[in-house]
Parts: sequence; structure tokens; C-alpha cells
Amino acid sequence: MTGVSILTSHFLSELISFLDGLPEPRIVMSADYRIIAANAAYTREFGGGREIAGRNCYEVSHHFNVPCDQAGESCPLKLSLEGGEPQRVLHLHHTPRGEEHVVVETTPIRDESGEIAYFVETMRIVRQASSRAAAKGLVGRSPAFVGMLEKMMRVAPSGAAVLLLGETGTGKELVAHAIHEASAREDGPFVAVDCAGMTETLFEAELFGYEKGAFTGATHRKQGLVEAASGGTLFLDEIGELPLSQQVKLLRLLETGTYRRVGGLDWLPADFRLITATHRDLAAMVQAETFRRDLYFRINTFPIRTPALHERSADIPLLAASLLERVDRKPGRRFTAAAQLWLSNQRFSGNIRELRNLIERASLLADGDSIDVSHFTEMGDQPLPSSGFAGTKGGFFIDQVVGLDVLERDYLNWARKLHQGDISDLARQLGISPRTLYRKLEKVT
Ligand SMILES: Nc1ncnc2c1ncn2[C@@H]1O[C@H](COP(=O)(O)OP(=O)(O)OP(=O)(O)O)[C@@H](O)[C@H]1O
Repeated sequence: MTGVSILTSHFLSELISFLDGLPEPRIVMSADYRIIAANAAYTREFGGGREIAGRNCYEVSHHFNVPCDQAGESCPLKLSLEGGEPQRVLHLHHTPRGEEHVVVETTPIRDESGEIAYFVETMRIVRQASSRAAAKGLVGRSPAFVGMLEKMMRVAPSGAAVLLLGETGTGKELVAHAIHEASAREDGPFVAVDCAGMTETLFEAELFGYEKGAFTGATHRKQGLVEAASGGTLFLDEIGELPLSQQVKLLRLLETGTYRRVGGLDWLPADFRLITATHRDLAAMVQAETFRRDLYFRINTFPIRTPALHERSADIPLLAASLLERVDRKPGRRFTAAAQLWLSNQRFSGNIRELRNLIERASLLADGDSIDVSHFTEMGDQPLPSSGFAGTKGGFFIDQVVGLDVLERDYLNWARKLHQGDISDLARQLGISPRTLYRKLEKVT
């Protein structure tokens, strides 16, 4: 334990020796953001061989010189001090391995007189998502991604049903898998089922299995996916595509926790954690009576929205580097700076899946050591910008009639990204004053 020499009270030294024996990284803090002591696990995982005690938490974790709440981040210590309750947040922390997503839980500790005297912070490194380029799993560090990750990490250990809502290609299956891995069922199976295009008989047979002789061709007993998911997680993708007749079957399974194989007599107990996903507006489907209200409430215990790529465009370079590692057959290749800029300027209506496909194709077209803009544009069908604009480094063009406000917004966005320089210089080129440009840019962002 470091920093024991600066301790005075018996109470505090007891607390510290207790924490030292615990496996999770923990620190004891005072209300002025100072680290009083760090346990062995913290020193090992976050210390990087440096003395921890006596330093400020924001300096160690964020390399900030002011507390997080003054740097635009939420500060669990401040929240905990104000509310007198434990607080949990997800932060990006500097570690000896680089920046990592960390769940920080702050608990106020009261002294003998009942006053908050110290705080204990427990750190849990999120292994299911990386803030740096990674060869597998979720990557991201934008606020939209971190907001989603925070919800994921909150719900994962609970076992509650999760409904993932998001456009196609936003990573719903990957998110479902990460929730499974962060749950108590991580050693159990993860079984994914695509509900789209399932006929009624197929859905039942697939989900519940069948007995030998249940129908023509049933030459042996077959295990269903519910049984296969036993002890683990069942992920029902595209739940909005499930016809009403099958929704009833699913509801019965969820309500009773039992199911029967097709052609079987016995009710068998089910044991899975449910995660569902859809790109549809399920609430609107409930209104239109194409999705059962009771089923909607069953599956919607904890909804999580997966952000579209344009909501997290700051992640594009990181995603692109990660996806290149995953799809490229020639390891170690990089994008040119122009290619990175080009990717950042695209609007991918197919989200990360479209980005991945584009990178895979470019990697096949590139023969050299790097991937350039021409490898993206060579085949002609670049990503379709949803507003009807194509902002490429080579030019800005428009192929449909749009409102002047939309034109101005998209043009300014494009011009700013392309220009990357001094605002007054850009204003001069645009023939307006810097002040007017600032005002207009404020509306754009
Ligand atoms: N945050 C992420 N980091 C890295 N790769 C990602 C991330 N999110 C998604 N991907 C990749 O993007 C592709 C699409 O993801 P996924 O299949 O999970 O999307 P989806 O939302 O389930 O799509 P659909 O609704 O069409 O089923 C996959 O190749 C996945 O590995």
C-alpha cells in the first residue's frame, strides 16, 4: 500500500488495509480530489511504476490540470459529495497501456460522527470495448459511443432484457455480444437468431426444436435454439419482422419461462438472458397494431440506442483503422492522410457495415503499402450521401433541388472540413465576414 505514512486516523488505516486485500483496483480519496492511498491492484494496473498517493485523481487519470467537472466531464466524486450516495460513471482513463474505458464507482465513506470523510473509488476496466484501434470487438471513444457503452455496462450484470434500437449496420449484434460477455453468463453460450424471413413452422422448430416424427422429415430429435442458449444469452435480431402469430409464441415463452418441442408433450424450463434488436420503430408498430403491446413491454425492460455513424463521425478514423486490421489480407497497411479525410467526410447511410465493405474493397484494389482515395472512388459507387450531397476532396456537387438552407449548411460543413485552416481565411474566400461565418457555423454544428 502506498501513502500509509501520511495517514493519521486509525479509521483510515483500517480502511486501507481492508482495501489492499481486495482484487479490484481501488483508491481512497479526499473531497479535494487528492488520492490518499491506492491498493495493490490499483498500483499494479494504473500506477505505471509511479507514486500515486498525494496526486490529484484528474491528473493521474485524465492528465488534466483541473477537476473533470471543470473540463466538461462528469465527476463521480463531486456527484457523490453532493448527493451523499454512491455514483457510477464511465470515463476514458490514461493507463500504462494507453487510454481505456473504465467504469468508476465512487462510494462516500462516513466517519464515526456520520460526516462524509473519504471516498473509495473502484475501477473496472471495460474489456468489451476499446478506445484504440483493435483487431476485434467494439471500438469507439466519441460521446455518443461512450453514452451507449455506459448503458451497456450498467445493464450487463443485471440479467434484465435489453432492446437494442438502431439503424442497420450500427453494430447491434456486436453490442449484444459485448453485453453477454460483460454479464454473469459470459461462460455460457451466445445464440443469435435472425427473426427476419422466418415462417411460422420454421420459427417454432428453430426456436423450440422438435421430436422425432413431429413432421415429415423429422428423422431425429433436434435441439432448439432456446435449449442451445441454456445458461447463456439468446439474441433475437430483427424482432420487428416477427409476424403476430409468432409473437404470441415468443410471449408465451417469456411469460412462462417454459417451452415445448414441436411434437413434444413436456414443458421444458428455459434458462436464457434475452437481448432483442430492431431497426424499426417498435412503439409506432404497437400503435399500428402490428406488434403486440404486451410483448413490447416484456422485451423493452432496458432500451439502448445504437448511434448512427454520422452521430459519431469522430470515431471514423478509429473505426477505419480497426476495420482495416480486420479485413486486410496484407497486415500493417495504413490509409493515406487524404484517404482518412475522405472517409471522415462521407455520410454512410449503411453505417459501420458500409464503411467495412468499402474498406474491404479498397484493400483488394490497393497493391502497395497504403490505401488512398482512388481505391475508394475507383469503382464509382461511393457512399450515397443522405442529403443528396457529395463532399469529396475533389469537389462539392449536388444532384437534386434542395432548400437553400440545406445547401448552405452542407456546403459550409464541407468547406470547413476541406479548408481545415484559419476561419478568417475561410471567411475571406467565402466573401463574408469572420463574424458572419462563426454565426453560420454555430448553426451547422
Ligand atoms: N463499434 C464498433 N467497432 C468495430 N466494429 C463495429 C462496431 N460496430 C459495428 N461494427 C462492425 O460493423 C458491422 C455491422 O455490425 P452488426 O452486424 O453488429 O450491425 P447490426 O446493427 O446488427 O446490423 P443489422 O441491423 O443489419 O443486423 C460488423 O462487421 C461489425 O463487426
